[in-house]
Amino acid sequence: MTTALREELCRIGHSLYARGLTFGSSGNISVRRPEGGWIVTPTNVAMGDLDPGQLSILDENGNWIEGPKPTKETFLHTAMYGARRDAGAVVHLHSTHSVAVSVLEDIDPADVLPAITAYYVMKVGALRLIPYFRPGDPALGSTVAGFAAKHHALLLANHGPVVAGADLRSAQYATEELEETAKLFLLLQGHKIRPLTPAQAEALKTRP
Ligand SMILES: O=C(CO)COP(=O)(O)O
Ligand SMILES: [Zn+2]
Repeated sequence: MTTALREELCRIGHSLYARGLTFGSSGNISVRRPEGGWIVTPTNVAMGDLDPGQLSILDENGNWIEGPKPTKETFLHTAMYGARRDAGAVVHLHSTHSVAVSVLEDIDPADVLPAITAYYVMKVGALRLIPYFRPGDPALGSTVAGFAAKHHALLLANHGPVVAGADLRSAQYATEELEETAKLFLLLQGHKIRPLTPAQAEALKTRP
C-alpha cells in the first residue's frame, strides 16, 4: 500500500512539473499513510525528479523518522491535517496564475476568486488569502491552522496555493482547478463578467 502511495505521489509530482504547474525545486506534496503518519516530498527536490524510494516519512506527530530531510513547509502540511481530520493529502505549488492573483492589491482575502465556473465552486469553493510569510517560517503554520478548518484551499500571499483533499487525486485536481480559474480571472481583467449567481453556486454545494 505504501509502495503504491509512494508511486502515485511521484507520478502526480512528475505530471505537475511536466505541465509547468510548478518550477525549479518549488512545491511539495504529502499523503497520509494508512498505517499512520505521512509520506512527504523531500526539501529542495524538483517535482520532476521525485523518486518513490527517496521520500520522507513523518510519524503521527509530524516528526521526521525516515528518508531524506522533509520539505521546509512540513508544518504547513501538518497544520492543514490538524485542522482537517478528513484530509488525506495536501498539495502546495508555485503555479504562475495563482501566484499572480496572490499579488493583486484589490482582492477579497475571504474569497479571492469569483465563482467563474461550476468546477471551481465544486472543487475549490471559497479561497482564503493568507498574509505573506517567508517560505519555511513556522509562524505560517499557526496562521494557516486558524483558517484551514473552514477552507480546504488557501492562497499564500506572494507565494502560491496550498490545498487539502480526501486523497492525492482530489488535492491535485482542486489545485489544478484553482490554477485554471486564476488564469481565467486574469484573462477576464478589464471585461465585465457574469459569475454564477449565489443560488447557482449554492446548488452545486448541496446537489450531487
Ligand atoms: O515550495 C517550497 C517552499 O515554499 C519548496 O520548499 P521545499 O523544497 O522545502 O519543499
Ligand atoms: Zn512554496
